[in-house]
Amino acid sequence: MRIGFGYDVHQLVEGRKLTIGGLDIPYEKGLLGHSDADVLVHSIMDSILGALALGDIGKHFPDTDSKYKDISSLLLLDRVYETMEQSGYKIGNIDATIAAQRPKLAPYIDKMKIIIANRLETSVENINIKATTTEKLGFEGREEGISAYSVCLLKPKNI
Ligand SMILES: Nc1ccn([C@@H]2O[C@H](COP(=O)(O)O)[C@@H](O)[C@H]2O)c(=O)n1
Ligand SMILES: C[C@@]1(CO)OP(=O)(O)OP(=O)(O)OC[C@H]1O
Repeated sequence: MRIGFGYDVHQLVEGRKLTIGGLDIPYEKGLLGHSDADVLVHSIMDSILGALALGDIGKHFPDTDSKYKDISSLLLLDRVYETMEQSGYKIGNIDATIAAQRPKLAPYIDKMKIIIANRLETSVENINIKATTTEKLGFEGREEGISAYSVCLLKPKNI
């Protein structure tokens, strides 16, 4: 079994869609990035790549490559899934936390879990996603950005 950790941050700006966990969430601001800036999916991908000791998403999908401009991070997650599968592993479980002062994410969490579980070909019981404010402290609390933390456990496919 292998454990991995991922962390990502994106800036909140006007004029961008807010995509988190593969869902477009109605809000007055969105996350800035080269891709769709899905901060949760990025942290999950980094946790899986971390568990495989394969670096990070910037190494696999450089933000200097125009083919990733505005790409859905779910398509990048599909690529990370293929790498994990070819390396002989499957998801044991994932636990993630999104730090966002606003918007309220609780109504979207169950749908995010289903989307992530489907992309990673695992049961929804293996995916946990949480949201927290930072009590108005720090860049998340000032609503300048949103961060996400993830840990994953990978199991050999034959277990
Ligand atoms: N963006 C967010 C942040 C939090 N929640 C939910 O509210 C609960 C309380 O948050 P605290 O930061 O005050 O602990 C939290 O446990 C989440 O369920 C949310 O939905 N969206
Ligand atoms: C996903 C990639 C690639 O489009 O771009 P961003 O959306 O900017 O995301 P980031 O978390 O900064 O780093 C990984 C990138 O290479």
